[in-house]
Amino acid sequence: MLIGVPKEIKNHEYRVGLTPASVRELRTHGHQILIETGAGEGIGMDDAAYAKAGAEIVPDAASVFARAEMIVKVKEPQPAECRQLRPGQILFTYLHLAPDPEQAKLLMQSGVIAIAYETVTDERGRLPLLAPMSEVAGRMAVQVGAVSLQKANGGLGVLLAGVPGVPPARVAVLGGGVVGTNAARIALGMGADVTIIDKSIGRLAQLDDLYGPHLKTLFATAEAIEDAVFHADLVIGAVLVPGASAPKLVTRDMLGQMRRGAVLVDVAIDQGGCFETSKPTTHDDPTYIVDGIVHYCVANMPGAVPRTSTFALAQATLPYALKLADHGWKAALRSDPHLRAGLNVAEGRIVHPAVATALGEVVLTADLVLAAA
Ligand SMILES: NC(=O)C1=CN([C@@H]2O[C@H](COP(=O)(O)OP(=O)(O)OC[C@H]3O[C@@H](n4cnc5c(N)ncnc54)[C@H](O)[C@@H]3O)[C@@H](O)[C@H]2O)C=CC1
Ligand SMILES: CC(=O)C(=O)O
Ligand SMILES: [Mg+2]
Repeated sequence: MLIGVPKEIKNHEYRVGLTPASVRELRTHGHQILIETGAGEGIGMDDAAYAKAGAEIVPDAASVFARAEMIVKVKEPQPAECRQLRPGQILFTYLHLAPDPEQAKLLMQSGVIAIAYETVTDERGRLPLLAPMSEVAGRMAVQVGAVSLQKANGGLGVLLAGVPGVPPARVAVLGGGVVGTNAARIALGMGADVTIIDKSIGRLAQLDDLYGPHLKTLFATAEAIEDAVFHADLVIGAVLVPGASAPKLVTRDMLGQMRRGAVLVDVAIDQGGCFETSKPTTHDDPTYIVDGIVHYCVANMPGAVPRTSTFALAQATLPYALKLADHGWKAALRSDPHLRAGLNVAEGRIVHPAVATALGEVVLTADLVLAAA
């Protein structure tokens, strides 16, 4: 198969869809790879490294989109990219369609077969292609939260760790999945007073086993959330219902009962955000203040640490990219229900049930798509 990788164009997005090592593996399987010139610059991989691995370097994104049978990316296609997609072409990348009807419309119009990293599942119900970036974003959430808490950045002016005689900051983490667990781990490591909240008792029990008495766990009732948020210096939003818009757990009214200068880091912003007052921001201008509360809502947090993130993402996506390239999308999705769960758009329709519900579209099931294909 002819596989193409354009350079990412989202604000401060330096990750790239394939590493030279992935290119080499795909070449070993007999596939051809097109890389847009400079696509790997942000991770310190120049054109020569890709060429050495067996890729053909092409001068622009248009050449990639025009020629490739499968496009492998990192972030959701921007409008200019969507317009270059064509019927039957495979798009393998993050999409986060639930809060993004404009992108959904363009993908449906294009006729592309869009497989979203974030809804591919595994046999234990986890999200193996979201997990590596959730690990990064969860760990980063604490460091960006710590910086946002500094007075000059609009924050309360507290140090997460405190010092002898002065208590540490209180951190509330909403959602105890991959982002939440990684955030809690780093916040605990920095000496903060950490509470994690989830609606799954089983997940809270695992977290209790992992971190023992250092971590406070709370079952997610409205009362527990209010209590934790009102007393927190830093709140990290990390809930997810796969494919769906994030539930709004912190309303604008609740901000009035928080401490002025407290910080909200909404990692769930790529699914619309779990704070009512969240709106997507960029690495250029990551924070804004509502009712005295600092909001950090960057939708591509791992893009800031592209060397770590690209290698972590590429090692997770490679087996699936190989499967799609080796067998074609129809056979690959027929034989693997977990990869099939990644199918979001096909035949001009939304295929994932939770995504369709969020967008108010009528779902066309993956089984129907494959039966007709
Ligand atoms: N902004 C960014 O750059 C990035 C954002 N993300 C996003 O972070 C979010 C979290 O991802 P993961 O941790 O991987 O998901 P996950 O599926 O591992 O964890 C989500 C957790 O939320 C819990 N949950 C769901 N609804 C809840 C509710 N109403 N109350 C309490 N808990 C609830 C679930 O039980 C689960 O434990 C996703 O939206 C993901 O796309 C991930 C990576 C980067
Ligand atoms: C998951 C996601 O949105 C990201 O890594 O940018
Ligand atoms: Mg987005």
